[in-house]
Amino acid sequence: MTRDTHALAILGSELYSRLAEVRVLMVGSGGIGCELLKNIVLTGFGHITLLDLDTIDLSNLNRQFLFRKKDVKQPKSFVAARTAAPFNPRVQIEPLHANIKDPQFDVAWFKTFDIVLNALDNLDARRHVNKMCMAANVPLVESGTAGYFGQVQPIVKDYTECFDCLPKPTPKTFPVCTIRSTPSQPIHCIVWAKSYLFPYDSQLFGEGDDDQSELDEALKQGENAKEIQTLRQEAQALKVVREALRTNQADCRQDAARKAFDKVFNQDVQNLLSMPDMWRERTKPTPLNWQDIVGGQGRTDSENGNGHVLQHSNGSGHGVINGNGIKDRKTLSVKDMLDMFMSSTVRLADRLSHGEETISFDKDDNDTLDFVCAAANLRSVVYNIPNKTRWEIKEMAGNIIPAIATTNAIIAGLIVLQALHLLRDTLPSTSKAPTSLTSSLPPLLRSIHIQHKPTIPLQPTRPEPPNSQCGVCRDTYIDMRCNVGKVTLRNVVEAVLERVSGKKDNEEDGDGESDSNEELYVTVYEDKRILADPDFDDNLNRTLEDLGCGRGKFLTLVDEDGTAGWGTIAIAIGELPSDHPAHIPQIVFQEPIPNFAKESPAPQIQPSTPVVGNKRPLPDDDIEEQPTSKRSKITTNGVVLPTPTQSPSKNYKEVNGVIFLEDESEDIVVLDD
Ligand SMILES: Nc1ncnc2c1ncn2[C@@H]1O[C@H](COP(=O)(O)OP(=O)(O)OP(=O)(O)O)[C@@H](O)[C@H]1O
Ligand SMILES: [Zn+2]
Repeated sequence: MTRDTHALAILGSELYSRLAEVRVLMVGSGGIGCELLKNIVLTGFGHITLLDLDTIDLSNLNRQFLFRKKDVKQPKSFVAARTAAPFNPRVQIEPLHANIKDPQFDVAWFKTFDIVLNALDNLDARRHVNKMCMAANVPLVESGTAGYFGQVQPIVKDYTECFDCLPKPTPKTFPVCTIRSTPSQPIHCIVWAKSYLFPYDSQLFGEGDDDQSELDEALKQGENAKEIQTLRQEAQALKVVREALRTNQADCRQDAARKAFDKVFNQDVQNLLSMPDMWRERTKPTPLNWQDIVGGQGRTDSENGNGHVLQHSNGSGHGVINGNGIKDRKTLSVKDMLDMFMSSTVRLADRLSHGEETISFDKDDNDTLDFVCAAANLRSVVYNIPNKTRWEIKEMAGNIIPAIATTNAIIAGLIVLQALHLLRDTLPSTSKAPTSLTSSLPPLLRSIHIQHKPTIPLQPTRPEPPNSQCGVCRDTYIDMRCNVGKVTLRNVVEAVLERVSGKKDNEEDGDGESDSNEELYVTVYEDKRILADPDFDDNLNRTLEDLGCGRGKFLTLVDEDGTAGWGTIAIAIGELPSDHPAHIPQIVFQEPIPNFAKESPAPQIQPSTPVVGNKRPLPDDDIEEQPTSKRSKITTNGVVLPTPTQSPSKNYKEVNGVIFLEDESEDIVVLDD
């Protein structure tokens, strides 16, 4: 029996031999990724590009079995490739330690693959890969797990729903005033410590600009004007403390930390108490007094009224109370919290003085976790809210859903199964590599969910056809290569319109020298920016580079009144080869150019398996920290979701000649109180 006896028997010799030629891109080499890489190497996939931006963390080792303790801090993709390559001597694995959103991974690059397999953990990267696969017309198998749940979704442009066809559940958000002045639950204090006090725009360890847009928004949303005014003053006063923390004199940092404590847990609370109206219906907060706590007269369990036993510890000076494995699970005394607050503040201030410009919260960074744990618990004491252990705070602040190795393994197996269905039906009889689908979906292709039903743990459903309103997969994609430093927006728009309408409107020669001032009746977007519309043509004669539209980005042309008949065109920007001759056109479209005849609806696909109830389950998502923009709302997990199926609205503001859409999803949303 040889190494490939089983694979050959299961796949058949034709599919098996072709797998050796298939070029697969795997994005993510974490929990699902390690399982998946092992599977595809053993199945016989021949050319694997494995991309991951991260390095190995100690906490990965329990389930990411391609890594060992000696590999900690090494790039995941390199180590995973090194470990898995010997599983099959015929495999070639190219590891890339990079972000999939980097500009070199443009549409041209995606087109070099026959299939893409996602093993990611965040919406932003998933949506990016989805869009690139739609633009490059490469089949994608999308996946995710969250605890015992998981799903696999095969995605084929024009045939199935894409990742963005269904809106994703919006993460929970809290009103600003609840977070900033009237918390009533531990999570409010944790969000405050993590999202406001620690980094939020300007506070203790963040960038320090004076962005008050969150408060402006809260005011617009009808939150209490007087409270907002107090919060503004509070933020101003915090700037002074912030400066003190940035001192270069190490011996002053203890003082600065104390100032921070007094300001946040005493003065600010006193200020709030001076507004009696606020406390008519609520329990008043109690300011914390440094001397009382240090002198052993800190508030005790009974005063805290939360039923927890607040013990005094000897204080480790490192925030984490010394002891054995249960150190993180211990309930902290007020003195412990104070010590942890002081020591973590000093440690973070040290880091600032050693060159870190800003520090952002990371659940695996002990300094930041200690700070958030101490600050959240001290605030809970002020507001008479039950405390949480460091362990609980790590879970809540890091939005950790425990990863279950078995779920990852099941999902990784199902990804391979769906990938094989896709590849089997797209194999041409002669050429080496598979082509894209031409007629219909493979009959066995399924989206699969793991569900909590012992009798039917796996729920397969036939992939749904695309949502006709989808702003991602219903666009028509054009792959354009140009020199972004030379070519103007007008050159591009004219060249595209010429191709679309099939006629030459003017003497545009594509050399970047067009001097036409003719009006163009289209709106051009780059992401959320409006670059031009029929009433705004200032940018048309600027180069793409000047407009920040480089390789890997998309220009979107919208036929606003719908009369031109081509809907929305997404132009993927790529680079001309370095040897591209100067005398031939500097804008090159990759063939085939899509057909611009009025779009025929996507082929109808009848669900062949019963759909339970009327609804298909929404894709699950591990919720994970995303960088939020300055204007973002506070959310429990920092994820802010635009709704992809909504066409862009025309509420905009202008900055430096470029118009930004006011994205409604970035408003502060009041969900509950
Ligand atoms: N934009 C991106 N480009 C490349 N790789 C990414 C990108 N976003 C996420 N990843 C990778 O996807 C993988 C997801 O794996 P997983 O969900 O197991 O996360 P993890 O970070 O290893 O674990 P945990 O979040 O539980 O600590 C991670 O290795 C992560 O680095
Ligand atoms: Zn879609």
